[in-house]
Amino acid sequence: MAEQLTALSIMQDAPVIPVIVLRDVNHAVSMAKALVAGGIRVLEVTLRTPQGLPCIEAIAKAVPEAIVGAGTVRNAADARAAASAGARFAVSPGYTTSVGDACREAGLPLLPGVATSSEIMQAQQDGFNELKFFPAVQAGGINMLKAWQGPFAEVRFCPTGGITPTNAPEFLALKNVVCVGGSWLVPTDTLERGDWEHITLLAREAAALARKD
Ligand SMILES: O=C(O)C(=O)C[C@H](O)[C@H](O)COP(=O)(O)O
Repeated sequence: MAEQLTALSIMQDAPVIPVIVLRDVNHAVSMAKALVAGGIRVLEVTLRTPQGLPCIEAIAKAVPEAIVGAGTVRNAADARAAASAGARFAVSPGYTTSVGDACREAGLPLLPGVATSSEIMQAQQDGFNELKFFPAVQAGGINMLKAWQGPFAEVRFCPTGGITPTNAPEFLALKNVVCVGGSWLVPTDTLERGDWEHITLLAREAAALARKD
């Protein structure tokens, strides 16, 4: 039986969730295997490209050791399509009750995106306490997360947007940060070259990033 996932267990799996943009279905399986080989098995494949859904489907079938989810889930239809393609979780850039309801109905743990206190309150009202802070660096970064520790002490974040291997440790050291998200693990030119070893190396470095005790 597939393991029971929650938004928190997805966030706790590795220090970094790779945000992946795929334009060629033929890249999907080798890319997923390369990340898994480097110790990163929770993979967020965005629905930004039309190939996103078929790539999720290919990875779900061929790489069972990966936990593949859908990113850029912006409405209920995206959530349903992601679940049908075999996604195990969903990530949204923002939050609406309709996306929250659709993910719940489809059985998909959701990491909803927020960038303001009002959005946190709306997500919490609908039962979500594990949130993506997007776009993290652009919307206030470390200082914003520290400010939220007061009023929203129970909320745990995955900051995404502008995170790099250099600034990731500073985010991961915050008590309300469980993991970070970032696109640097799967660079477009590396994908196009088919340089899977480079992706494994980037994954290994990301998997080794320290989290707080
Ligand atoms: O497509 C989505 O659903 C998003 O929410 C956007 C991504 O999370 C960020 O674009 C990643 O940011 P970078 O690591 O700075 O490239």
